[in-house]
This record gives sequence, C-alpha cells and structure tokens, in this order.
Amino acid sequence: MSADTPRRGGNFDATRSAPRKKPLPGKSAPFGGHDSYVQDGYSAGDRPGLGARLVAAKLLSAIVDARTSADGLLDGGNGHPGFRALEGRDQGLVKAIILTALRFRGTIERAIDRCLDRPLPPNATALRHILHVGAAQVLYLDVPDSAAVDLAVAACAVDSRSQRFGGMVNAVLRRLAREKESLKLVSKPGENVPEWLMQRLVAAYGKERALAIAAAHLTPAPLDITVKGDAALWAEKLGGILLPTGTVRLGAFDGPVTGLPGFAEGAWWVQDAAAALPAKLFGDVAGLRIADLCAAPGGKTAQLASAGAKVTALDINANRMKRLQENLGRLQLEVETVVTDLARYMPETPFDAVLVDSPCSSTGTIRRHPDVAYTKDAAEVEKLAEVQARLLGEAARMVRPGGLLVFSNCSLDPEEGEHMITRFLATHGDFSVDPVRAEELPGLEAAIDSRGMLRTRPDMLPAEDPKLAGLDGFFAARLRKA
Ligand SMILES: C[S@@+](CC[C@H](N)C(=O)[O-])C[C@H]1O[C@@H](n2cnc3c(N)ncnc32)[C@H](O)[C@@H]1O
Repeated sequence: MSADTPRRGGNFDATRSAPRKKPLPGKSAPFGGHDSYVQDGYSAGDRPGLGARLVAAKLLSAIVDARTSADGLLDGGNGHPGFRALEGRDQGLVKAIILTALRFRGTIERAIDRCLDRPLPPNATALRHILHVGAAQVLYLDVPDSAAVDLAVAACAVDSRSQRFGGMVNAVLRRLAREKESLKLVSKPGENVPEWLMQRLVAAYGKERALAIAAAHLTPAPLDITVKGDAALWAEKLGGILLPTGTVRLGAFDGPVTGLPGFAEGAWWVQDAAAALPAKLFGDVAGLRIADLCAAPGGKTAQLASAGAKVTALDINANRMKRLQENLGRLQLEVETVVTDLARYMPETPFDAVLVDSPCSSTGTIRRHPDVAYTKDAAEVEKLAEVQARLLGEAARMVRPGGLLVFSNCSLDPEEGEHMITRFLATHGDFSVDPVRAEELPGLEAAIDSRGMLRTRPDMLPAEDPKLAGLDGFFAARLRKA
C-alpha cells in the first residue's frame, strides 16, 4: 500500500467505486450533467456529457502519466476540481470510465491499435486518453456508441493538441463499435497487467498462477463486511453468503453502503475477507492489551476491540485517525488512540500482542483499485519494503516476552511479505514464526505456506458466480517473542 495507504482492503469505505456494469445511473438521460468544467477556454456546459468525458481523459492522464492515485482524484469532497464540479451522476460515470479503462487497459490498447491505419504520434498522450475514454464506453459500458463516439470527437475539438485528430477518432471509435463482436475482444491472458508487475508476479508465483491473478483482476471485488455480532443473521438479512472465515459477502455492489440495513446502527463494517484474517491470528484476545500500530482507518482495530481486547490504536496520520475515531464511534467500540510515528512511541509497559498492518504497494487490491498497477513500480516496492523493515523492527521492542507480533499488508510481492520476515528473523533472534494452523483458516488452508505464514491471492476462493469469487492479496506472519 502506498505510504498513506488509503485503500487497504476496502476497509470502512462508505462509498465504493467499482466499475458500473450495466445499466449506468440515470439511464433515461444518459449523457446529462451540465457542468462548468472549462478546458482551453471552452465551457463543456454547452454540451451535456462532454464535461464528464473531458474530466475522465484528464484524470486518466493524471493516473497513468503523473502516477496520481485514483482515490484522491475521485473524491467528491477533496478530489480533482473538475471531478468535484460534476453532478453526482456524471461523477459516477467518470468513475466507471476510469476504472474500466484501467482494468482493461491492455485490451483497449490492442483494440485501438487494430482500428488505426497508422500508429498514433508518440507524444499524442492527450489524444490517446480521449481514445481510451471513448473505447472503454464503447466496449464495456452501457453508453450508446453514438454518444461515446460523438463526445470523444467533441473532446478533441476542446483540446488544442488533439483538434486535428477529430476525424481519426471518429473513424477509429466507429470501427470499434461496428466490429467489437468480430474483433473478439476477449482479453488475452496477462495483457492487462503492466510489464513491471507481470514480471514480479511471474517471479513470485510462476507463470500459470500469475496469469490466474491477472484474470482475477478483471472482475471487481465483491462487497465484504465484517459483522460485530451474529454474522449468519446479517448474511441472511442482507442477502449475502457467509464465508467459512466468518466474513459476509454481498457480491457486486455499486453504491454507498451507508443506506444498507445495519450500517447506521454500527452492526458491521466494510472489510475484504482477506483483510479480516491478520487480526484473527491473535486467537482469543479477550482481556489482552494489544497495540495496533498502523491502525487507521481502523478495520483491524474494530475486530480486536469487538473481540474484547484493550486496544491502543496508533497511526501517524491525524486525518486517517479521525476517520478511525468516526468509524469506531459508529460501531460503539472504545479504544485508546495515539497519533504519532510508531518509531517515536514508548509504551510504559510492553503489550501482550502487537499488530503492524504496514503501508505497502497494495498490489493485492488491484481488483478494487486498478490504478495501483499504473501508479506503482518495482522501485516503489523496494522503497516500501525498507519502510516496512524499519516499522517491524520498532514494533518488536513493544512486545512483551512470550507475546505475539503479527505483520501484515495487502501486497502480493514477497519483498513486502515472505522476504521481509526472513530479513527480520535474521536480526531478531528472540522471535520465531508461530505457524498458522489449518484449523484456524477454514476453507483457506491453501493460503498457509510451508513456513506457516499466510498468503492470499485474488485467484483464491473461486465461485461459480465470478462476482462472488476472490480475495484481496494479503500477507501475514505471526511471530512469537521468546
Ligand atoms: C495499511 S494502512 C492500515 C490499515 C488499517 N490497519 C486497517 O485495517 O484499517 C497503514 C497505515 O499505516 C500508517 N503509517 C504509516 N507509517 C506509519 C508510522 N511510521 N507510524 C505509524 N503509522 C504509520 C498510515 O498512516 C496508514 O494509516
């Protein structure tokens, strides 16, 4: 997960932004949304739906070219000004376009290339984004082809660098629309994973498994919730299924969860089934003093507190800690909170157990955050691994003799997982792996590796309905202090 890790495991997200499958919001007036987004002196308010397409192309550029996280840009409160200026329904459309364009980026690129008479000029990045925005709608979204094409042409007219390519964009997208069936645009295995990531996945898991992970990335993650009380009861009430690990899975869900039964009264919180596993590794925590040292927004803190632990929740980020407090307040759970760098924290007495759910590259969350594949790279993985090594080393001093230390994160990369633990043990002879036992993870025994550590992948937990399948990629190791 990135250094500020806002995306981790879908914890506590009140609004979710999975790509909309059909139908789009407000289908009766699909391109509505007069807005005041202005580009190159042209007000898109004159043309319904154009503002949304311009913003989508601009944000795609911010993500792919400037490697800005989509979460920050697509935030209705603090996001990109162009996005904030749009009506709610157009914001939904922009999210759908962006997430779809990223999820199927390789396939879309191939489709566009096949419809071009000659390659695009290499520096025509704005034009490429306009084409990708148009193609995402034509190929995957419930937008009439004619509207997607016309608005892409109109977007060219607005962008001074793309003005002279309007005819070409019209021809390419119309051909795509005409031939989408015969082009057989089935994604080729692995083509939607950028090269840096594919190389690392193949190195870590072998080609076959890397391709299975790539295939799993093409389906948005289901909505998973962790229930405070009777999970079976809430599975029934919400029409979900109860996974063997105790998570309730609601399948594809594409709207604010705040309106669902039980949210307001604090009966449950959003948390991917894999993200719920690290806190379970502590076993029965009733009465134990536990430090959650990378706590915000608080999914794992809530698990520990609702299981009866006395939790100290610590995080370096005051804003994220505010969210933790709001979340815990809604759930009516009490914990001690501390805002500081964990490296500066000196508890009066060591804890029975410590959790370090570290910042990481978050490559395990690509099903819900397809931008990660384009905003991160191998150098960032290495950099984050160094941060994690430091955090883990600091956390070790806060564990009492005989106590437990769980290290976790939502990266698929062994540098941030298995190798991190090997490194840690080489310099901390007083710790050893306390192997996870099969009976602790019913239905997920395959996620326990030969050293007794936990490794989940998006291709795990298959289901007949792909919308009910999969897990975030997560790593967790349980260590015991001598
Ligand atoms: C992956 S998120 C934690 C998610 C959280 N455990 C949950 O389940 O909701 C990682 C957190 O580590 C925090 N963090 C990063 N560096 C830190 C440091 N040096 N000290 C304390 N917290 C830190 C980030 O602010 C971020 O909130």
